[in-house]
Amino acid sequence: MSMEDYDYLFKIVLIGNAGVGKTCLVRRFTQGLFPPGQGATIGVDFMIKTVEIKGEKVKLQIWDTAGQERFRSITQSYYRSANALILTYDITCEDSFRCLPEWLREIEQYANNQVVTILVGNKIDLAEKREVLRQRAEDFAESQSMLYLETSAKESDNVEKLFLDLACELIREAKQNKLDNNDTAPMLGEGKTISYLTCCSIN
Ligand SMILES: Nc1nc2c(ncn2[C@@H]2O[C@H](COP(=O)(O)OP(=O)(O)OP(=O)(O)O)[C@@H](O)[C@H]2O)c(=O)[nH]1
Repeated sequence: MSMEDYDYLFKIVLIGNAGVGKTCLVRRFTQGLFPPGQGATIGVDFMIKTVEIKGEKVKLQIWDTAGQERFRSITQSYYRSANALILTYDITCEDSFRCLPEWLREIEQYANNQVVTILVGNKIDLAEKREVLRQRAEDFAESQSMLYLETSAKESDNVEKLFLDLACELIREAKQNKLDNNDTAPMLGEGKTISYLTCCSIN
């Protein structure tokens, strides 16, 4: 793989119930748009955006999965190689919050154990329709060792921050893993143990 045009490559996968705003978050970040009449995602969609963080080029491969149950077997196959998961719910929809434990079981089952997961409460522009209190979501995220952020794809609140914070966290972990791997490599008597998270930065 050519490393000429970026320093890091990370794969980010968005998951969560249908209609919570996954596609809108991705479009807002990659294209700066809030498209009207966004149809339900069929299977999986894919977008790329390269950002610069502290002078380093970070290429983000963003996979937007369908929330509908009938696509579950397709979307599950995208978890394994994800560096980060954005688990999204809709703050105006209690049901989308109540389904989170189910999504966490999916993550447990299909994602790799180094994956960084961030919980996102979307649609904060609809404050008057809020059904899930921020504190409750924060407590839940903390209990599951997840980061937490509230966003509005519509108003562009925290969308940039969501992806950039994730990229920073992934860089931090990649650097840490690289250090760890360098430490352990001589003891193994073979080449570096390259975890998925660091592979793109070591090559
Ligand atoms: N008010 C408001 N509406 C939003 C926001 N984000 C998404 N929506 C609306 O919510 C609906 C669903 O958005 P999508 O982005 O298609 O949701 P999704 O999670 O990708 O849905 P699936 O593809 O079926 O999994 C659309 O009508 C959007 O216009 C937001 O931040 N604020």
